Amino acid sequence: MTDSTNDQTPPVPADVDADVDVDVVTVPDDLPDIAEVVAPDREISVAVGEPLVRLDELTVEFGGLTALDHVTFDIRRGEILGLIGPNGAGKTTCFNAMTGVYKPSHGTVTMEGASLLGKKKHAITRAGVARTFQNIRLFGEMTALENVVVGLDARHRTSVPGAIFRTPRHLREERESIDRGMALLEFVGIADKATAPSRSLPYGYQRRLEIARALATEPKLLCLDEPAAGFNPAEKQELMQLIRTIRDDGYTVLLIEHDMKLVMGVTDRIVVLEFGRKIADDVPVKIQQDPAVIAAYLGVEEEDDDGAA
Ligand SMILES: Nc1ncnc2c1ncn2[C@@H]1O[C@H](COP(=O)(O)OP(=O)(O)OP(=O)(O)O)[C@@H](O)[C@H]1O
Repeated sequence: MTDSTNDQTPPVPADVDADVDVDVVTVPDDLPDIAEVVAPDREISVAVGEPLVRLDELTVEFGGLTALDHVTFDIRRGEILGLIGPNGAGKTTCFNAMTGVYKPSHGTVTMEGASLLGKKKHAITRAGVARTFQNIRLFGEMTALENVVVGLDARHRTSVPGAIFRTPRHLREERESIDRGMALLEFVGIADKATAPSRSLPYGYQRRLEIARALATEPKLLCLDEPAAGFNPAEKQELMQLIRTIRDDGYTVLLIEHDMKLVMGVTDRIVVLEFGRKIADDVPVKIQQDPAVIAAYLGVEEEDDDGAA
């Protein structure tokens, strides 16, 4: 498989299982119902509000710099949790420590009681954590549909001989992957661009495509790292609606985002970091009134969408 890239992207997205056969992916005209195919194997838990992921005293150090300093919080099942803080507060470091990119020097991360620390990135994906990145990472020459199909779970692969001889089982699994890929594109609102190379897609579509690819792994927790970066106000509104729809469909969402209107409008709860430490953990309306948060972050005059202070 060729790992084509565009200028914005590294060669191979770290979370993608690159062994899936995606040679010729065409769009079928008899699509099944979305709900049947988006996540056929995902268990949708109704136990909303219980901790899904727990960070306990999580600490990450870079040489002499403590980027994350004994941070403790829960991500509860079924919520949209915002993770905010000024530049350099440790938000992305927190994502990276949770998803196996950085090794914490202290503390634990558990998901449904099992530790995520020390697991390889693919094992963390299999455990049910998916993420998007601040800088979009897609296979630029591949179509939108192909980008989602490569994100699909490994259990839909047949053996190498099966793929070579295109056995009935292989063809069935390939068809299932395409159906699921199309359903996911439809879910995020870009099915009309399924056959377009991802590098040719408008920026907002590429961001949605990243979300579709993350959802293809059937995560329990979806981590979005600044998904609204570069969006205009109308696109931000649409993104808020998409994030709510994802939550309402049974996923738990962790959201890093600088846009305060979006964060306050879409999250159920917010954790605030400053200099690597947690300074607040509450519902949006309380966060907005929290003196420590105002001093650290919200007190800084925000720029309007047109760039004026
Ligand atoms: N790989 C690294 N090596 C050294 N220092 C790092 C590394 N990654 C992050 N840092 C430092 O750790 C601190 C936290 O950075 P991080 O990117 O997590 O902050 P952030 O809250 O996500 O910021 P932003 O909102 O600007 O993305 C910063 O001081 C940053 O310079």
